[in-house]
Amino acid sequence: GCAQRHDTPTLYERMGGQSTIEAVVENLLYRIADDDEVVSYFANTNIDLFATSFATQLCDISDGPCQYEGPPMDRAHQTMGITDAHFNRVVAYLDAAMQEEGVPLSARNDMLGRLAPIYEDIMRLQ
Ligand code: HEM
Repeated sequence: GCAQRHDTPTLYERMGGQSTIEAVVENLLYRIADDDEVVSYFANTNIDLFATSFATQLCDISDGPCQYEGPPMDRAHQTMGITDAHFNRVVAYLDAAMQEEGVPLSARNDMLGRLAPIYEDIMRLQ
């Protein structure tokens, strides 16, 4: 037989799949917890639900087997007063978390590229 798979791997696969995504989200949460300014945005947030929702979204946008069904990003972040500086810090923490969890450089950059359009959504209703 010729059952070999020739498809290009998805970004989800290149990142290391669900276990890596979950490790990345947990790693990110520790970084956020260590940043007094960023963590203050999460004062009234159920962190378990946030972690699950965030991981589902990373899985979805990396073409993994998940569908993010939470609120759209502009609604989820509206009127929080998120600044450019804080946005950039969260993205930097996410990149550092991916790096520490062994996500290769090219996959990290692809993921950050897919998140870039979300910036517009998150900032729209600030
Ligand atoms: C790439 C950037 C970001 C992505 C992909 C993202 C994604 C998400 C997702 C998926 C949720 C969960 C929505 C839900 O299920 O209700 C969420 C909630 C939240 N995000 Fe973000 N986020 C980003 C940036 C930020 C930044 C920069 C901040 C603050 C500095 C922030 C603060 C929050 C807070 C506080 C919540 C919880 C809201 C609540 O308690 O209901 N996010 N985000």
